[in-house]
Amino acid sequence: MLLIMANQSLYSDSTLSDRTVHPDGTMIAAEHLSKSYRVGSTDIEILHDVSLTVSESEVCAIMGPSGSGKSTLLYCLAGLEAPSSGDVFLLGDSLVSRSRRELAQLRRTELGFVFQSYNLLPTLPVLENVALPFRLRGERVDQARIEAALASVGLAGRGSSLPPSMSGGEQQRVAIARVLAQRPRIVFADEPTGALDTRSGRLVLSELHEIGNAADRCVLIVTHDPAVAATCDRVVFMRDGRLVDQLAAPSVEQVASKLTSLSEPSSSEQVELSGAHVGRAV
Ligand SMILES: Nc1ncnc2c1ncn2[C@@H]1O[C@H](COP(=O)(O)OP(=O)(O)OP(=O)(O)O)[C@@H](O)[C@H]1O
Repeated sequence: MLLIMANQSLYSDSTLSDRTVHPDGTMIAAEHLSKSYRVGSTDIEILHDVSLTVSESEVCAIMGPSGSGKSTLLYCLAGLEAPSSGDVFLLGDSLVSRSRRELAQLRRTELGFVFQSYNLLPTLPVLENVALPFRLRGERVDQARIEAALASVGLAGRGSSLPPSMSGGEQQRVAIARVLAQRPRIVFADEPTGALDTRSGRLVLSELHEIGNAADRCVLIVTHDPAVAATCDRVVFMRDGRLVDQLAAPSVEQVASKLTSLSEPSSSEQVELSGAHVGRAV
């Protein structure tokens, strides 16, 4: 209970005066996104004409069979990979028309990333790792916020530890605390609970929901875990680089059943479903 209260104070004082959400509440909009990689002399298209919107206060999960393009989509939406065609709008602004410098600025100020590689600096103690985004932005380091963020992921008192002395799950929680302390408007998370035990996973998910369901914010999570997806407001499903379906606030059983059907060989019904969704925002 104490941990949850610490978390609530993290977000209660956010200023909304500088809101730049699109007037209809859209935080992320992908429009006809395609992504190819060059392998040898051949371009292989991984994402095909993906259109997707994520709204303010929404926690949305992306699911699909292995290799269906979930991480590639997440990276394109986050501005970490350039799409081959189409565009991504974050907070109403086109990513394609931004310079590298403007993209870096957007990432530093508005976006948070929870990726499988924790991106912690091994020689810096936990407190300094969590403080890094403040320093990169040239802002005063807010120790209280950092300590509250560490407490909210069950790492109170671990501020002086060095990452290599921590377990994979603990390092993942440090990375998540760093995001929580920043209060980004949009969080992109790739398997955020992948390396965590059940209790830590619950804590982290609760924190991600706390951010994502707040006004002026949203969270997008790639996960293989139906139990994680079932905590989300919406789950979109990918197959072979396309968005093929979505479920609003599904149960674990509904998610698992949809995943099973996506792993089966194509049926005419699936092709129709895919066709119905491709090219329009879901
Ligand atoms: N840099 C790259 N160059 C070439 N192919 C790539 C590259 N990155 C990803 N791919 C290919 O794109 C496809 C989709 O990969 P991606 O990691 O997006 O899938 P995923 O759904 O996230 O998979 P998983 O669930 O296994 O993590 C895969 O076939 C992968 O091999």
